[in-house]
Amino acid sequence: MSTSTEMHATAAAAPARLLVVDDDADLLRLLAMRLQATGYDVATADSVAAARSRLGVERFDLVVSDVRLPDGDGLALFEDIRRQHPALPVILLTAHGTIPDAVEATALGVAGYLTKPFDSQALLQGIRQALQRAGPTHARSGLRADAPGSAGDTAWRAAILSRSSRMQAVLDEARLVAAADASVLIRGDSGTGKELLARAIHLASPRAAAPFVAINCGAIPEPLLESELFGHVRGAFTGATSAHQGLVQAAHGGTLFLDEIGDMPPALQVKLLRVLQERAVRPVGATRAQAVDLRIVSATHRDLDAALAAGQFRADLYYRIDVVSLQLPTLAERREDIPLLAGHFLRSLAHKYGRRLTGFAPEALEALATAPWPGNVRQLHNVVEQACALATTALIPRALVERALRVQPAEALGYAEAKRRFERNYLIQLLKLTAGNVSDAARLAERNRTEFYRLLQRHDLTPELFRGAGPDVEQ
Ligand SMILES: Nc1ncnc2c1ncn2[C@@H]1O[C@H](COP(=O)(O)OP(=O)(O)OP(=O)(O)O)[C@@H](O)[C@H]1O
Repeated sequence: MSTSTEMHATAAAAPARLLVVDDDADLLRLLAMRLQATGYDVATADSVAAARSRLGVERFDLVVSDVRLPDGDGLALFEDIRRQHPALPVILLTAHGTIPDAVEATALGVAGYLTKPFDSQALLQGIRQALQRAGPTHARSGLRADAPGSAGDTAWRAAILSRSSRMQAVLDEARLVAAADASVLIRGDSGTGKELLARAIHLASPRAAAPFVAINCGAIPEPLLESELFGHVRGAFTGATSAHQGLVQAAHGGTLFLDEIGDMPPALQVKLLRVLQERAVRPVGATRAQAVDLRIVSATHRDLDAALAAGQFRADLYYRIDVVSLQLPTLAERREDIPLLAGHFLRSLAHKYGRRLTGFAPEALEALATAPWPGNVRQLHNVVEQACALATTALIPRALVERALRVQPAEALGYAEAKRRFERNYLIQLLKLTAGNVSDAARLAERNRTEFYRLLQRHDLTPELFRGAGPDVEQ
């Protein structure tokens, strides 16, 4: 039996407070006694309703709940907890067969689950581990994990400015999942800070000293994506004059960030799944696979559930990458962050451009605070940048902010059109670089000449046009 001294990291100030929920009165009493004997401070509830009312007014460090309760489902209670206390760990007790396997439970974000009848040592160990993972966030002293003076540090999330409680909840969750090695899927609209959060998770993880490698799956043309991701060996295809290390291998030991995973072509989804299952990667043209050890963080602004239902995204890959999912709120859902972010962008842009800008006029700030922000934080940055560029006074007036707000955020293109534009632009850059020499351009693109000609044809590009001075081709 565990002693109170080894109980958990947060015990120095006061014992951790647990809520135990079960409708079996005898089991509940027994559990409470055992946990109290171990040194925990225990409260009990015999129904979902009783648990909800206690959670509404009291602060707990961990919840242990039966899945089957007389007035509802322990999973529904868990969903409530996830919404209202996202960083509060929950351990579920299930009758045999209620949850088919551990994957489903952990996919939901449950800290642990035990199948009844369970061994009390297993429960104590599960509680200890979940509290350790939660860190001091739930210490009864009330210190947040990253409050000044607490044991937690904020360096990992220093780039993410926010005073919103919704963002704080996401950051609390991010910190917890960072410690585990589970795959994380970050959902959120464009410009909400998904990449920033992915980097923060990497920095808060035990992999922080190893590389963080980011790839935008939607921005690389399909023919290039495979060799970008997995690399190729010399001679893998015509033009592959040297071996090329893939981004998966470059992330070895660290974190691979797959941005816009929803845009990954189906053929590559299968290959990525294989890498995740086998923890090994086979470069294009190679006969043998190389072992890789990495953590996957993915992001999407698309509704992956809809893509799944439409058969555009593989379910097996989806379950692998979405072990824990984090949802970033839009900027409109956290307006309290607008003045903070606008001030920060203003200071850094003023510094960058060597301008003396002291702030926003109150009406300008009001215009910022009430704008709709479809492009989220990225749009806010652009608006502040434009206002800074045009400012003639130290205090930015409302008119300048309104003018910048009238400029539409970047056109929202469909994937196919965005890809077409990228590909065409990429080919033009290559042809400019090589002054229209197709062999050289194909080599740079790591394609053979025939393939490269086919790409040029698809985009109506004639290499001759680039020989000599290099034209201004309309992009
Ligand atoms: N909370 C924040 N504090 C400071 N800067 C932020 C914050 N959130 C986002 N940004 C800045 O806004 C810009 C967009 O952020 P980021 O690229 O992480 O968003 P994203 O959700 O990954 O966008 P996309 O979906 O378009 O890839 C970046 O310049 C980032 O530094």
